[in-house]
Amino acid sequence: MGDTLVLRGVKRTYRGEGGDLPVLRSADLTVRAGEIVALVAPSGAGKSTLLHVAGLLDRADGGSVLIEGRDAGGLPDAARTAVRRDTIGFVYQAHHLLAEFSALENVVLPQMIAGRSRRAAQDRGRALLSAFGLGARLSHLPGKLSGGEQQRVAIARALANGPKLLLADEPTGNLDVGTADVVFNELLAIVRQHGLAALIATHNPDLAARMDRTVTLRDGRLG
Ligand SMILES: Nc1ncnc2c1ncn2[C@@H]1O[C@H](COP(=O)(O)OP(=O)(O)OP(=O)(O)O)[C@@H](O)[C@H]1O
Repeated sequence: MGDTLVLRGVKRTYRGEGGDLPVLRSADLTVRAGEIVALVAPSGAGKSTLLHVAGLLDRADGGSVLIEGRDAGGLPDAARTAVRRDTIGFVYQAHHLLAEFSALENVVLPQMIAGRSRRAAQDRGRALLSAFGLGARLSHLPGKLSGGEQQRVAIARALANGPKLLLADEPTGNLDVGTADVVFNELLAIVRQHGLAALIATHNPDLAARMDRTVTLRDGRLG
């Protein structure tokens, strides 16, 4: 199996009036297909920055980001968007669901944007949501769902377009401990079932220990 995500010497500096803040100095990482990697770092060390650069949401100032062997980091914006849409799923700490759309529609819409027919998108959306035990909640608006259910919908949405790489930023950080535990196990199970590569940021050592290995971000480098 190949390398799904490779970061080589990635640099990212925020430039401001108070001076420059070099957050990523030279970040190197390989996540292979089927591998789940925990990303651990002190608060403010740059986990979100790293995930945004790896997920092609932000541009590095130096180094390269390879997705499935292709140097995607340096592509023009439209091509980066296409790689992101077709290859990468993102889960945030907050669910960021569209409040006026049902659980099912939240999972259907990204698929239709990617060109899938409504019927095919609905079939896949139903299957994904059912896999998370939400088969009876398809037409609920996000506001009518519990926090754990909302985050399950957000995970289903991240998987909607069949990504090869899942990036998650404290995906259960907003949930109470018991719910976080259950939702996190469901997330790991579905990632493993689909053989995805995953990079998941967490502050929680118990959650990190359930993944295949841990990388630590310190002083702008991964170790
Ligand atoms: N757009 C920005 N402009 C300037 N500075 C930023 C910007 N985004 C983040 N930073 C700074 O860069 C550093 C890293 O931020 P980042 O959000 O990546 O950290 P983090 O490890 O995800 O933190 P946390 O665990 O607290 O969420 C912080 O000092 C932050 O204040």
